[in-house]
Amino acid sequence: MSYAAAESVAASSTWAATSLFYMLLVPALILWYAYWRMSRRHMYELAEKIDGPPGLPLIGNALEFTGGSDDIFKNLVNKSMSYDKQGMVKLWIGPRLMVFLYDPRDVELILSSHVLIDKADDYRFFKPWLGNGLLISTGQKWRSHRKLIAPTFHLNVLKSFIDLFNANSRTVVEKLKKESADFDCHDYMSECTVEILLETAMGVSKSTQDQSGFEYAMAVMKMCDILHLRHTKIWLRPEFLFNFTQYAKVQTKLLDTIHGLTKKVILRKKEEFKSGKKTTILEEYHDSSSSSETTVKDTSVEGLSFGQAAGLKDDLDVEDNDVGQKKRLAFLDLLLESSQSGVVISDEEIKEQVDTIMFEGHDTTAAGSSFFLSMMGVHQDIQDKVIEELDQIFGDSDRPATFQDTLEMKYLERCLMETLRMYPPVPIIARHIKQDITLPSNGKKVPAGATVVITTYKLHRRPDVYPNPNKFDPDNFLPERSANRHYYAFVPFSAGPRSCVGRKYAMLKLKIILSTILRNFRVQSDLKESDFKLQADIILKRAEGFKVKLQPRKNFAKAC
Ligand code: HEM
Repeated sequence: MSYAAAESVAASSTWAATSLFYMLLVPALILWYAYWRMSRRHMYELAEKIDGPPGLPLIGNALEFTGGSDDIFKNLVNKSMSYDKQGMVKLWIGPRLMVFLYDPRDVELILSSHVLIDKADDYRFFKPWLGNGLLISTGQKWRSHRKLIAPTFHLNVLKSFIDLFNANSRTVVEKLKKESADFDCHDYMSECTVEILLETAMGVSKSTQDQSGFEYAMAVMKMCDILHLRHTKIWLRPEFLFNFTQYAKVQTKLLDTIHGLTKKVILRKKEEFKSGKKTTILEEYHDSSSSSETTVKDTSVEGLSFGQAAGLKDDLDVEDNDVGQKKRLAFLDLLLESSQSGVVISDEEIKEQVDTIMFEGHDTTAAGSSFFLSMMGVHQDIQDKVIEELDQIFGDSDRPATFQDTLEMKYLERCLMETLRMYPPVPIIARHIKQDITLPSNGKKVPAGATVVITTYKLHRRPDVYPNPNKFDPDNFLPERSANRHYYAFVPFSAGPRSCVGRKYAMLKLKIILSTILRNFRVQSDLKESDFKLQADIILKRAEGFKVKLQPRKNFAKAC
């Protein structure tokens, strides 16, 4: 056979093999798809009974997530309105079924469960950052770490942080004095909350003079932008596609900054431990107790217990007597001490938990405080009342706030609750459901394999629970109004076994920062609430920035 003939035989046999491959591949794919659809038949049957906007073949409702994050937010809120009567709506994102719930009875079923504790697939994007920290982990690992960490945010520990809350609030007031025109208060709140976390939960004193606290806060903000894109843009979800994008490179750089700070914090703390310099909160608490009012035992304020309905209890509500001596350590002190025994928590796990607390503890409170200041700017009459209350508590003294003072800030607390109702910093909570669940509100079944999304933003604006729900009305949290409300109709900190571990820490810290600011400044705003562009980020924010103006209050020349 000639060379040309041999070549032609080889070419035709390659062609035949390729054709055979495709001839087999196509039916194989069809068979696989048919099998895959069959295996999900139960899910499709149950999903069929849940209402939702029509979607397109294969991609479902993915197009609802196009545009900027404020457009997406507005679009989803508007579209969901047609389903408000049912208190639930379904969306398909490609093959993924998402069921959004906002009836308090259904929210209770999910949040109070000790079984439905698995986080949704979307949280995996946090993994390179937070590893398997408390926010993401599940099962036995989550249970044992939660048990270890929750007592470090007990009220007794928190009271010992009050001096640091005050000192950092005064620092931010000093910094704010340079702002004479419109500015974005979120940057200040962000930096301040990072500094406070470092000094309190991490127990590292003024470590951020080198600007790493500010850089950290900015890196977190940019990381959240990337994570948000991955949640909403279907093509950025698979790792192999994401890794080809520019975002992956930016993420690596941001994580260097973020992990750089957490590693530095742990290293410093370890060095202190080695040199024998370890101060337990228990000692500090007793040292300072003579000058502060430690007799206050009742932790509920005006029918509410630090950010949730008074009738709800979680592992942060244990009595003082139940917290043993060892457990009265600050967060990082306790983790490092536990790791000395080598049994409870490894070095890698400590890093994951530090990253988790630094993220959860800072961006949420920065958003909450920025929304509060925005509300004060918009509602001058309400701000008048807050200032009046503060003047009654402090007179013209510039003394720091005490724990007792925070209990007396009843109107300020109502304003804070109302802010968290209308602008919950964590607007959704997503869980992966491994078993069918029947919803108490309407008897419908959500199939196993679905993602259930507690839509706090919509839950908090239900007209049957909050009359005139889009009006900022702090009196919504008067005891008589809260008394008959469903416990799960107000869950800015989630609730149940996976509630926010920093709930009491956040409320105490926010009261001190915000009261200190309002003792020094009056807040103004050129925008009305209807001008706000809300952004459906991981954390709820104003897309245009938290623009406010400050006017120094005449009576207070010195920062409180
Ligand atoms: C206004 C401030 C805050 C709000 C609105 C808030 C809200 C929430 C919400 C809604 C969750 C549940 C998230 C989910 O299941 O997806 C959560 C969890 C969590 N939060 Fe907060 N949070 C705040 C402040 C803090 C602070 C100050 C800390 C720590 C110092 C903290 C630490 C955590 C942790 C570790 C979790 C995970 C708990 C678990 O799964 O066991 N948070 N938070």
